[in-house]
Amino acid sequence: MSIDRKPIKVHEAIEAVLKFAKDGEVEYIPINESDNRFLKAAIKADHDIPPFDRSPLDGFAIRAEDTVTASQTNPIELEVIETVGAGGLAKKVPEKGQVIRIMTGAKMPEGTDAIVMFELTKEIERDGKTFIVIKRAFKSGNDISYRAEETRTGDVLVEAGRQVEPGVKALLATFGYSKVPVAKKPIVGVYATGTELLDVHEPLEPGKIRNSNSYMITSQIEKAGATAKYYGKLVDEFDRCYEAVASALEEVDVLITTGGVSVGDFDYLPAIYEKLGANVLFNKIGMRPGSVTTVAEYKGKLLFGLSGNPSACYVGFELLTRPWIQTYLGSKKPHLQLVQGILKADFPKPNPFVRFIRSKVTIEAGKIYAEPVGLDKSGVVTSLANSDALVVLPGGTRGFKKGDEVDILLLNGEGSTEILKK
Ligand SMILES: Nc1nc2c(c(=O)[nH]1)N[C@H]1C(S)=C(S)[C@@H](COP(=O)(O)OP(=O)(O)OC[C@H]3O[C@@H](n4cnc5c(N)ncnc54)[C@H](O)[C@@H]3O)O[C@H]1N2
Ligand code: MOO
Ligand SMILES: [Mg+2]
Repeated sequence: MSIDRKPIKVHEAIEAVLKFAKDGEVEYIPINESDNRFLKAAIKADHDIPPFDRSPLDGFAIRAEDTVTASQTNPIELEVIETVGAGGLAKKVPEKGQVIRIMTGAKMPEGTDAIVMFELTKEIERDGKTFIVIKRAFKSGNDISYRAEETRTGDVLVEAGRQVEPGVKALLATFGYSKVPVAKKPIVGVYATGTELLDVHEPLEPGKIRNSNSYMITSQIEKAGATAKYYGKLVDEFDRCYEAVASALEEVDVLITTGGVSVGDFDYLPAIYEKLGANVLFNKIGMRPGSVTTVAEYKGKLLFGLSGNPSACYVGFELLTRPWIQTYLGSKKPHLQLVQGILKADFPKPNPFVRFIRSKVTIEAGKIYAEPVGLDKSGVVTSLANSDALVVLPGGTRGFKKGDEVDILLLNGEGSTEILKK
């Protein structure tokens, strides 16, 4: 096996991966299970909102023409003939001088054309009847919330590809989506390779470490919207690893392995791809961490050979696997959001490759700042817990100084349509 690998640019790697993008199928799920899922169809209004003219206040539905002569010096009295609450319908039709007591959200009673809130009236009782006193005139239409003033039948309110969040869910309920059309989640298999790996419950032993990648990656998979299928860890033995990879591939949409992808004696992934007859899209990317990230394709399915080094593994997933998953789900914004901000610390290390520095973002006086966290090595695991962004430092530069303006990829929140062009 050749250890000379030709690095490609980050965006070339992302584009190569997305050549194998798939569009997931639709499934219908109960609305209560739809949080964070991706809509497979637009939400279109099948009725007006509001669906009828209604009162936006607690007060009285009146005939505006009855109040024409009302003033401070000439108060008028109107008889209250019925009370209607939200969900109810008035049974009577007011005649001249009559009003209906009405609550917020109730349908405008027939024969009325204005609302007067309680606070602008005084109630009096006379001869066993209730009247309101009004001291000013009201125009027809006063304080009515009209049918369709918010949304008309046929309006597209949310595009396909959007993720269900509380506001979207409110619309799903408004339009009667008891079942929601969402993208089926792709199944992403995970194998962690490495003879040195211990399970989470095992005590440390000399020369060994606990397997953190598979927990981190399954969590990243779920966060990206897919279903993680964790197959366990593999010792570095070629035959065992080959069989495991070949058989897992049958059951998943995508297979991630962590570790064993570099040029070491026990890094078997390159040989596994070869034996499988998989098409290796690339085996080196001009970036740090994650330069060894390898992606291969076998019968239309992608194998992501992520680095064993935790930070490299994390970054490889976010830049390459996440967009594939989000594209499958129909997201129009599958890439990490890129913003510009100010570097909060010197970063003197020059590097031929573009560097993704684990960082913490803050907003101060309306400006975005990014502060690198922890040791900047690809084997580092601790900095990941405190990062919410990756500062992007282009390759071939002399290093960066505190106060420099830099590109920052955000790890949380809405994504972007744009591929990072580095
Ligand atoms: N001669 C060269 N050596 C290396 C190169 C190179 O270009 N030439 N690249 C280095 C870079 S860069 C990286 S990144 C690593 C990648 O190594 P592998 O992907 O082959 O991963 P492993 O060798 O299996 O492990 C690397 C490192 O990560 C630890 N590890 C592995 N799995 C896990 C896990 N599940 N949880 C936590 N930590 C894990 C492992 O113990 C090693 O320390 O190669 C460099 N070498
Ligand atoms: O692939 Mo390695 O993480 O570049 O450091
Ligand atoms: Mg290795």
